[in-house]
Amino acid sequence: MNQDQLKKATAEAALQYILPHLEKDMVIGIGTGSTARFFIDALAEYKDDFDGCVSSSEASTEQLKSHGIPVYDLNTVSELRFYIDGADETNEHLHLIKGGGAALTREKIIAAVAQEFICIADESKAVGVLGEFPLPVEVIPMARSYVGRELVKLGGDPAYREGVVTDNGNMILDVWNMKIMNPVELEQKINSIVGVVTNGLFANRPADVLLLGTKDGVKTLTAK
Ligand SMILES: O=C[C@H](O)[C@H](O)[C@H](O)COP(=O)(O)O
Repeated sequence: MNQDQLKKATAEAALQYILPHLEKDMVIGIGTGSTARFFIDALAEYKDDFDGCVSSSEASTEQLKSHGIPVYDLNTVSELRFYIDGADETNEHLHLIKGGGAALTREKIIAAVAQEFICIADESKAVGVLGEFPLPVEVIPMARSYVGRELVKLGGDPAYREGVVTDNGNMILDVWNMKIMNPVELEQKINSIVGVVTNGLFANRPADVLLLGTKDGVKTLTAK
């Protein structure tokens, strides 16, 4: 199986995971990226079995609406049973790096609200130590240079993601060469830099379940 087939298999496994729990008034949190796209396509067949979704990006919103799935403002939703989303990296504690698609802030907000965060990823995303994938940091535009200098002090090598404006109107710095030994602490440290909106570490709110697409099938993993 190639990488896309593994992503599709994990998306279908996530659908099977949530299907027994669907209720007519249920709202589901939806992530962003190529794996989430496979999930949205699979979910569409069951659109009459739940109420609608909240979405972490304009791109996912558009795709959901194209299937006729209602998309709600998170402020109008008091409970989210599930959040389903991909990741750029995961370790065995289900700490994640996310934001390769620049949607990290909205993703982190929805993950915070959700009762259960189901991460869907192919096996290339599983690593021993996070940080080979450059860590995305969403930054208020006027703070870009200052935040960059502060990230250098933390040992990173930030690069401005040219031409990218987030759905919130901000910029992304991708931080290279970080061997992230303590993701919980680093997430907090970076978020305390003035001008940072948030960073792509999901360690203080890790995934609850990881559906990992491997050549031997989709594995269901919980944090070690
Ligand atoms: O901002 C994007 C998200 O965090 C994605 O979930 C992440 O980049 C993984 O994307 P993909 O499923 O395309 O590998």
